Amino acid sequence: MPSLETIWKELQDSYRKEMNPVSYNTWIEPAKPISYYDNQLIIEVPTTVQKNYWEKNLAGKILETFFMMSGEEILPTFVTPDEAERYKQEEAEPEEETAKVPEHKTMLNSKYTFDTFVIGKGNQMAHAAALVVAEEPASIYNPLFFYGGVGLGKTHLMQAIGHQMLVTHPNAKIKYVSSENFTNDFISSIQNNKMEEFRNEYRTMDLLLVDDIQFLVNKEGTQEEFFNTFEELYRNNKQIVLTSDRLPNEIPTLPQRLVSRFAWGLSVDITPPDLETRTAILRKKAEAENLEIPDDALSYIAGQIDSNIRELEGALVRVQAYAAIQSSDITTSLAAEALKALKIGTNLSQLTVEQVQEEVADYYHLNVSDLTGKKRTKSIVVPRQIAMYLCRELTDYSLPKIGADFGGKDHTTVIHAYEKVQKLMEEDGKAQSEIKEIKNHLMQ
Ligand SMILES: Nc1ncnc2c1ncn2[C@@H]1O[C@H](COP(=O)(O)OP(=O)(O)OP(=O)(O)O)[C@@H](O)[C@H]1O
Repeated sequence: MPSLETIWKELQDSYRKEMNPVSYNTWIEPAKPISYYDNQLIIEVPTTVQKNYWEKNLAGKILETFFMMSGEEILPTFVTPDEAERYKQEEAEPEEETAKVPEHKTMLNSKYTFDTFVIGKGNQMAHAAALVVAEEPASIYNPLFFYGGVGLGKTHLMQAIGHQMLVTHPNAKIKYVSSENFTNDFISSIQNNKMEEFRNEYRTMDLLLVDDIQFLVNKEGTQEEFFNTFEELYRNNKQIVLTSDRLPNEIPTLPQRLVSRFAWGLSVDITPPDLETRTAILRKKAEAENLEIPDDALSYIAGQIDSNIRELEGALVRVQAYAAIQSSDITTSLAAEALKALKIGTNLSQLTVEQVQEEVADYYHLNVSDLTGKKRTKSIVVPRQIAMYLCRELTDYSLPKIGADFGGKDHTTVIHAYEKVQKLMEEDGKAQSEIKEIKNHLMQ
């Protein structure tokens, strides 16, 4: 694998090409990778504003660049200088076996606690269930399953259970993992002959939090391993919490026996917050960052984005950055000004994978099921790759989500398709103009 320095330089170079010098110097230049361990890359940035910006806008590219240059999938974590101290100290300390899992090993994000979670109509039931589980793990709702749309607080709430449990049971073994990382851990344990360590780790948890279970693919028997992990934990009266964007029986890639296991517990949905809750969420974020924002400006921002809270936070970061650049206070009119540019993009970010698939299928006289299916004939493969390419270009969905919506394909397939189409466009003028035409249709 190339050195971290080489990969980071490549990443900087590619951002430098894409951004104007002011943006580059504001956001990219100050970021420094400070440690890389266990596929977790820690990147130090000077302030919370930069941290939020990287998390929201730039993390995906790090993932891709790393993957392309090293074949490794990483988890980038952005930290401010204060938070970085902790990682540096932990690195400096000699490794020793202790009963208590150090907090970052649990992979819990320190921000995702019950204290920072705002309760509203769309999440109150989920919140109540989470509290019960945190107080009395493995007694009533096991597994606890949260489902709902993107960016509505499922991860936050599941991690809040972890934090709370550490308060009441300080020695509890807790692990948060995305289903993708579970898969990666499992595969690398096979490759490195470390199955026993893998099982010792996962099957001895008191609380296992598995995020985005819809992406649990069956690579090298991962689903079998997950099933056995689940059985073992459940049998030993350990708590399991899961999340997904939909109900278990609606996840096409999930085997029936897992679906029926999940039905043993409680499934609760989280629905989009109303305006009042969105405003309260923004207020809480502003307070946490010591930002002075009048109520009318907060409810103006909350009024602009009505479903995804991650986007709502992004809007606040944008307003904050805009005010800093203008050296002015945050007011409603400044917020409107700052979000104007964002609005141009909303049409694009509102495009769905299905819309792109329909447009591409229509253009090449195919059915959407051809694009999401497995047929390998050229007349289908190329349009399928073009559709994946356009989803990556025109929507805000993550690579795993795009892959999943193409009949449960892996995110590496999407990266591969993206690269193929880029090359095709360079080499084939006809293909290039076809793709442009489809793009124009979609953007109208
Ligand atoms: N009720 C809430 N109160 C405060 N912050 C919230 C709330 N709901 C969501 N957030 C914030 O919104 C952001 C997105 O939430 P989170 O990552 O938990 O969503 P998710 O449902 O897991 O999304 P995905 O489907 O993409 O995994 C996080 O920063 C989280 O802290």
